[in-house]
Amino acid sequence: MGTKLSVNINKIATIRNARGGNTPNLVEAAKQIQSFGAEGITIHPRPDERHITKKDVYDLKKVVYTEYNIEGYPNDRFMALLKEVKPTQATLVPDPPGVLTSNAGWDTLEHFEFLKKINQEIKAMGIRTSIFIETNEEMIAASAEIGVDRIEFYTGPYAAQFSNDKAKAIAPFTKCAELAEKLNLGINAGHDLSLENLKFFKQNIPGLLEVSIGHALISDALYLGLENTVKMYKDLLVD
Ligand SMILES: CC(=O)[C@@H](O)[C@H](O)COP(=O)(O)O
Ligand SMILES: NCC(=O)COP(=O)(O)O
Repeated sequence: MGTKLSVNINKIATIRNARGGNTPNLVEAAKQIQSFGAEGITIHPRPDERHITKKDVYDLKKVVYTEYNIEGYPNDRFMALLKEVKPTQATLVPDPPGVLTSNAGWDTLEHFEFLKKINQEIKAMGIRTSIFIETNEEMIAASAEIGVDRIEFYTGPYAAQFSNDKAKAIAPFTKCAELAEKLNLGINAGHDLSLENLKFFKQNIPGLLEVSIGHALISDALYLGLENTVKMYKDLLVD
């Protein structure tokens, strides 16, 4: 089974916003990234609009013909966006206000009732749901009871440990992936995945359906070119 590459384009919007104009053009970039073979586009419209703006969410809807994945904390603004835009997938992320980046997964036990209600609302919109979580068996079991379609493993800890001890870095993910599959949860993964650590992750998580990659991929594209970079990441995902 192939793993889909969803390119997170937050960083392209970050560069654009630095000058307040429309360079680089986010919509054109999304079109190109898809034409180079990416099977999805991911965005994370943060409340402070530091990168993806509300307008971007609608503009991208018109051109994303692959899987459109919108990540975010499910507040009223996020839910209203989902209702109008109807992406392929909504990924629920527990970011507190002002966080630099997403650096933790949900505590699905503590927020169980809230997540269950939100999940029902999003599924009623006809949108696939995914939840950003840590590699923790209790959190996975609770995610299954919440009723999400997929989990997204927060891979920051894997990436941080990869260069020191990759076997140790991957072990909890492999174990948790087995449990997720038993519970019929689809498996996505993301955060700090890169050309260096992606292949090993893929090789050790057989049921991996999708990775969303932004920071490293867009940085690599500065040196290697966007087309080449998308293809290099895709090559690491073949079975
Ligand atoms: C939810 C998640 O996995 C993050 O990786 C996130 O989308 C990155 O956000 P920033 O681009 O704002 O760091
Ligand atoms: N869900 C993870 C994501 O979209 C991208 O994370 P990163 O590659 O920017 O760290």
